[in-house]
Amino acid sequence: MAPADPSDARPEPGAPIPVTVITGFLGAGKTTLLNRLLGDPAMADTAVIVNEFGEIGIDHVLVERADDGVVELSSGCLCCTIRGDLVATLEDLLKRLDNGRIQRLSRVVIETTGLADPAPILHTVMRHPYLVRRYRLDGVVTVVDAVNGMATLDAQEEAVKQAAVADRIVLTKTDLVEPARRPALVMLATRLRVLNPAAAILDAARGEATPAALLETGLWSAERKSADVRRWLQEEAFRDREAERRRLEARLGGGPAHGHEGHDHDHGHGHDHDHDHGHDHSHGDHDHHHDPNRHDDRIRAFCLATDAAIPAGSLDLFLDLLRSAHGPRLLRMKGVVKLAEDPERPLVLHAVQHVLHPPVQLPAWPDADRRTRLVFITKDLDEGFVRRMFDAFAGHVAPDTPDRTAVADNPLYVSGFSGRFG
Ligand SMILES: Nc1nc2c(ncn2[C@@H]2O[C@H](COP(=O)(O)OP(=O)(O)OP(=O)(O)O)[C@@H](O)[C@H]2O)c(=O)[nH]1
Repeated sequence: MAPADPSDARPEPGAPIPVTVITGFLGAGKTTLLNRLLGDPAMADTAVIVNEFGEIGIDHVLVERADDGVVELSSGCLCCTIRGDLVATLEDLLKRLDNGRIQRLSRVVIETTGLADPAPILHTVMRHPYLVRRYRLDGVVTVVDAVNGMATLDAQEEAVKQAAVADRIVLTKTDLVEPARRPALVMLATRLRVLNPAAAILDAARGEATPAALLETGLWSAERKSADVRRWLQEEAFRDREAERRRLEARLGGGPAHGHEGHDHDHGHGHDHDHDHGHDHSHGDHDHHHDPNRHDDRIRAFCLATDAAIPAGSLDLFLDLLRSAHGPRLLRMKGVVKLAEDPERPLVLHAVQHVLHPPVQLPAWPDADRRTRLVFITKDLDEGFVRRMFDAFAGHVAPDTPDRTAVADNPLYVSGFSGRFG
């Protein structure tokens, strides 16, 4: 039977609003999929919540949405630091619906960061006493990159969890898999099936990842998930109970109650993804700690920004060196670049491990910020190193750093990226 068109399935007034979570490892293609879905008329009246790391949000620029239906939650990760913000955002949407500031809300789509452990996010939606009356978790869509997917599953526990909780798995970038590598693709699909026998695997390149196939399928059921997933979700329930118990104890004992709905404040520790630069990222009195157990502490997220326009040749060398010499440690890089040759038309860059996707030139700057902004997520790759290399290529050479010739003379340097910029 053909899947129902989601536009036919608008919730009745008062019926719980379906929530779909789109997850998948860094650079797997979540935003690309989301943009494709949002281009479909069936996706009218959809609120989109985008979460990303970094001091400077980039994803709101990259999600193509004409109206103001995109809420960006940055400077933290939904799964460990800003769950309270997710709760507040979902509550705010309801308020706007109830007081008529938005006419209709047919569904909510949440795009997680690539490092998100989906369990706490699902738990936030499924177990919140008020939200659960107005929203229902419709399904989890996990995006898996056909090129990097196998290596990512080997190296990153988050990616395994993301695949295991999925209701639908969308394989992206199958178009980049050469015929000789097809057996590896079959192995990847087999591994995904073992991890999650119940989830259908859809091929984005074949046009299978449609709104009808992915949204409002009513698929979510914790009971149907594998034993591992149920355990993860129960851990979350336990974690919240513990946090609540401690908050209560602190309050009853007269101590300071650090409560903010939905936050785990019992993680007193110093691990950070992106907060390495002496900036204070706490918001008001919410102390946004990160949980060292949730993400690998060899992973760093940081952002480089500059007002200077960068010559295409320098950018080319910088990216080439970074990708060729440090590809496996470059989990993700994305951003917008002001080119010296064409400063009015910024270049959008995406790199995922060793794969540098073809840059796309925008017809104009998407927002008032006209700086080059590059967000990096690295593993075992030091921010200072990348920053020095970037500065050398961008022309801000510090007295004791190698100039761009010296960096390009690096024996690890491999040429081959030139000429991509239009
Ligand atoms: N060839 C090809 N490229 C793709 C496909 N899906 C995504 N990409 C490219 O992969 C890069 C990363 O895609 P995004 O959609 O930004 O990935 P993401 O998962 O949202 O990334 P993060 O939010 O940073 O984790 C972009 O350059 C996309 O154009 C696909 O099916 N085929």
